[in-house]
Amino acid sequence: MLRLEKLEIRQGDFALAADWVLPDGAVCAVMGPSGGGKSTLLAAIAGFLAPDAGRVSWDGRELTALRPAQRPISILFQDNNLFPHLSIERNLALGIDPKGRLDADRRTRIAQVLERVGLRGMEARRPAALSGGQQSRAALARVLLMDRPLVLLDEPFAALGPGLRMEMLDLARAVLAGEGRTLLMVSHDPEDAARIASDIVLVDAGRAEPPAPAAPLLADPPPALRAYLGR
Ligand SMILES: Nc1ncnc2c1ncn2[C@@H]1O[C@H](COP(=O)(O)OP(=O)(O)OP(=O)(O)O)[C@@H](O)[C@H]1O
Repeated sequence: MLRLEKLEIRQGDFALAADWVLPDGAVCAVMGPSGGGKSTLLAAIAGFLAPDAGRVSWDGRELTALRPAQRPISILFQDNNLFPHLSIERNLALGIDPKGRLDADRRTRIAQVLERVGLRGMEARRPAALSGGQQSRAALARVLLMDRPLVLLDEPFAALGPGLRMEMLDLARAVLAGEGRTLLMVSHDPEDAARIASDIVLVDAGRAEPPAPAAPLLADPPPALRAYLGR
């Protein structure tokens, strides 16, 4: 369970506060106006940004002072972070081992994960030899291999076009949430949230609101969300 306790983050004259709990296994969309603080919230949870006050914890263990790599968290960004000079197999090995070392057992695990994301047999390719959608699948495969319980998604599929984006969202939910991981996903598109989110965190006016069930919130949005949705 992710707990944000009286969290306060300031950047210049921008300030964001959050005080809530996200239950295990939730698929939670983070929504709100541009500049509202969605990426800032994720950066504080991931440990890229130190909060000015409050605490971040996971299953009762405080994370606030831990470096990003020490947290039980993996992150999927839009630019995938695949190393262009390394094969897909090496890129994925970095999800298992910081030096990307390979042995027979790791090769087998990588092949199995590639199969699950629809990239069977693509171990030897460089990222440039994959389509944009396939690169997203490879990045998703690396997150699977990292095996961390909380996955943060900062619009990883935004550049893909609507059909492919929906396909990737479905795949991400199936392979990540399907294994009991908790997902926190920045989303600009209510369709994305309606498709896969169980909950929504609304980030607006300096506050990240507690997660609320997605379906009723999207059916009858409060004013801040209504403006954001263009209704
Ligand atoms: N390094 C910084 N110094 C000062 N202010 C910053 C810094 N980084 C971001 N901000 C401000 O913090 C606020 C929140 O930015 P953030 O990127 O989290 O918003 P967002 O909701 O993710 O926006 P978008 O939907 O446009 O991506 C913005 O007003 C931004 O200008």
